[in-house]
Amino acid sequence: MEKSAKIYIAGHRGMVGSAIKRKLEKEGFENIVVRGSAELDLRSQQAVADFFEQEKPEYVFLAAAKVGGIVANNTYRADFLYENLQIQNNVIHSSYLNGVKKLMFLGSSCIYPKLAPQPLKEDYLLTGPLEDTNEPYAIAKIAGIKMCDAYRAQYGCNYISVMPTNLYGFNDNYHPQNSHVLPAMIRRFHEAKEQGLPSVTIWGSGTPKREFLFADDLAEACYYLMQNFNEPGLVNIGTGEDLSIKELAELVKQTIGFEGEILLDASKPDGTPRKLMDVSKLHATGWKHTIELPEGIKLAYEDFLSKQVITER
Ligand SMILES: NC(=O)C1=CN([C@@H]2O[C@H](COP(=O)(O)OP(=O)(O)OC[C@H]3O[C@@H](n4cnc5c(N)ncnc54)[C@H](OP(=O)(O)O)[C@@H]3O)[C@@H](O)[C@H]2O)C=CC1
Ligand SMILES: C[C@H]1O[C@H](OP(=O)(O)OP(=O)(O)OC[C@H]2O[C@@H](n3cnc4c(=O)[nH]c(N)nc43)[C@H](O)[C@@H]2O)[C@@H](O)[C@@H](O)C1=O
Repeated sequence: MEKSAKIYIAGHRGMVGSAIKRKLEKEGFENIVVRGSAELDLRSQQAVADFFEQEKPEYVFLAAAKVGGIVANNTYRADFLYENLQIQNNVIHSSYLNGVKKLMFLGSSCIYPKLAPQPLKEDYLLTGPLEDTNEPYAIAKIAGIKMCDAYRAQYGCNYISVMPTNLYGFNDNYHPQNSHVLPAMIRRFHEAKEQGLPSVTIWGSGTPKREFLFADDLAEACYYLMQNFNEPGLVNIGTGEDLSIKELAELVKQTIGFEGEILLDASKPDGTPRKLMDVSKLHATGWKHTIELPEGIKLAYEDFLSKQVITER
């Protein structure tokens, strides 16, 4: 990407999109095009077609999606499937019609079969049944990967797909029900400390294992792969290390300085037991993460504390 290239970041107000924008600005890119969902609803085929026709971006980071944690995915099943298909279909097809040179599609580690061997290699895609709580979202994400590959095969488009592991960082969603586990814990432990509560309740059994990557590390990886990766299929983005949800809760509790007990709410779903990314393909391209989990949680908590209003999406 030349420094003067016109780059569209779809979803620039979100956690990932805003991190990609920060990275591109730091690298000196000046011709970045953005639109919030209030100005450009990516579910609208016509609005997206008009936008691409008018702006003619050269590069696209597709980081707009309907996103949420395990309960949001499981509750708004129709919305997660329909809206994500709409957004990605519209952006990918309009990119093709308007000669976009390269597009990056962001998927998720939930595309892999629920009980796939660990760590998850890229070629485990479509080898078994999906985790039920996020099947609609995963189906949309798998369709996005296949769209990129089909447009490459039929039309020669250089569209690439990256699969980030669970993310956290600046500008995360702190909605009490709809967020992912890390922001949910940051908020809950913080509020319990402020209110002097005796305990904090976390969801599920505490035994599932998850891997976490700081969103600014993800943005570094996306930037790196946008320059260096030009293949069909997918590439995992993660750290290659995981921990149990109970261990995560202990880490967040310690970072925040909460001194009460941790209780479990077994009525909430556990989701997939484990989804550790195999990052050997990513490492072979020459990229590795730099922000370890304890440091990242501190940074995310500082960001949470700095906000006047808690972000809820
Ligand atoms: N967070 C995570 O743990 C993970 C995220 N990912 C992927 O990374 C990408 C970004 O996620 P993340 O940043 O966390 O999500 P956020 O919820 O923080 O941001 C999503 C963004 O998408 C935009 N958006 C949603 N619907 C529309 C719409 N109809 N029209 C236009 N824009 C829309 C929102 O725009 P606006 O703010 O203007 O409303 C928002 O900026 C997604 O593809 C997600 O699947 C992958 C793995 C893990
Ligand atoms: C990124 C990924 O995110 C989603 O999958 P998930 O990994 O299961 O995401 P999660 O962060 O919501 O939960 C992780 C684990 O943590 C436990 N847990 C404890 N306490 C809270 C809690 O308070 N909130 C939440 N959300 N989870 C909690 C929870 O029970 C689960 O065992 C996908 O739907 C899909 O969107 C996707 O791709």
